[in-house]
Amino acid sequence: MAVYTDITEDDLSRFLTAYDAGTLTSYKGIAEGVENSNFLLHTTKGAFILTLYEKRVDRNDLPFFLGLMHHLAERGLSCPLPLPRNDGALLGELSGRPAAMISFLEGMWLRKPSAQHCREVGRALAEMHLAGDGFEITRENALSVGGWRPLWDKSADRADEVEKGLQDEIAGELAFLEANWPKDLPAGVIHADLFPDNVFFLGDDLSGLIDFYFACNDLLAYDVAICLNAWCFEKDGAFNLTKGMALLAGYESVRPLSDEEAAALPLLARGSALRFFLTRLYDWLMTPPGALVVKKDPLEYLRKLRFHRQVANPAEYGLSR
Ligand SMILES: Nc1ncnc2c1ncn2[C@@H]1O[C@H](COP(=O)(O)OP(=O)(O)OP(=O)(O)O)[C@@H](O)[C@H]1O
Ligand SMILES: N[C@@H](CCO)C(=O)O
Repeated sequence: MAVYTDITEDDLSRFLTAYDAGTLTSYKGIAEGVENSNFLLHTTKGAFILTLYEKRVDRNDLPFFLGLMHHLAERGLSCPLPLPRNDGALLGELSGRPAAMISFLEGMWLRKPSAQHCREVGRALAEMHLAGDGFEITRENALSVGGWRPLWDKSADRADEVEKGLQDEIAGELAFLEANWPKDLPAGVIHADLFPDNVFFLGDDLSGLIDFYFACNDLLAYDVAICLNAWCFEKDGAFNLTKGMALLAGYESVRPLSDEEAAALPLLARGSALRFFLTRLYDWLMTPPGALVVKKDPLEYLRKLRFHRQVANPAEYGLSR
């Protein structure tokens, strides 16, 4: 579920008077997503997404997220556009929460993406990386190598509840990645969470990217590694080389990876698998029983991590060099 904060029709209608968004004809909560409360609104001027930012989103980051969507959309990337209020601000307040009106993006996310879809995603990711250039606000990645140990420290004691031996295995992995993490690769604005549920398609055509709430400044190739993890494994845990090849070819059709970036892919993929393993493990252990949020399986990312550990070179992901 993702309606943590309830709104009343009266409050909503009053909130809308600050925008040139027409008058409300209907609204409903959106069940998908886990971080924020989202509503689909219909007004006399069309459809909009209303997002109320919940506790895990730092209010100080909102100008980065909303400004970035604006910056990317202005440069032709298909992503939601925050609607400015009549006073020019992108952010308002509703039911005690920071709130934004976002343009509605047509399309659906794919439960079973094909290699062709992976190619489209790779291309769109590279386009986003180029379009992010020149965005003047910066945001550090709290979930890159420096953020993993503090997160791990919160779960380490209980990790063996999930799988025996995990505490030692992850401690070793973390130490390895901290010692070997690359520093000098090209950096810029990355999406950092471009999973299938954040990419919309209309038929086979990619219609847009959503959910920029993990976006930050980091290594561009780290974003590619996140996508390899999120798009190119099958349900049985096997890496699909055809999908990897397609995703990387799509990416390189817009922004070729340097030799250094290519060589770092196995390491970046390990780090990215560890990042999603750690956030999932934390949620797995800390979410109280009976909470309405669907917990994601940390072991899916442990298996991916183990796969990347035995990858010797980027050709094993389908990169032709
Ligand atoms: N601009 C948009 N246009 C159309 N639908 C949208 C838009 N933004 C969000 N949605 C809908 O709301 C759902 C949740 O959005 P989003 O993924 O941003 O939420 P979230 O709470 O940040 O979730 P999470 O971080 O778990 O992915 C999406 O799956 C989609 O159905
Ligand atoms: N994409 C993340 C969830 C946070 O958006 C995951 O699958 O763990």
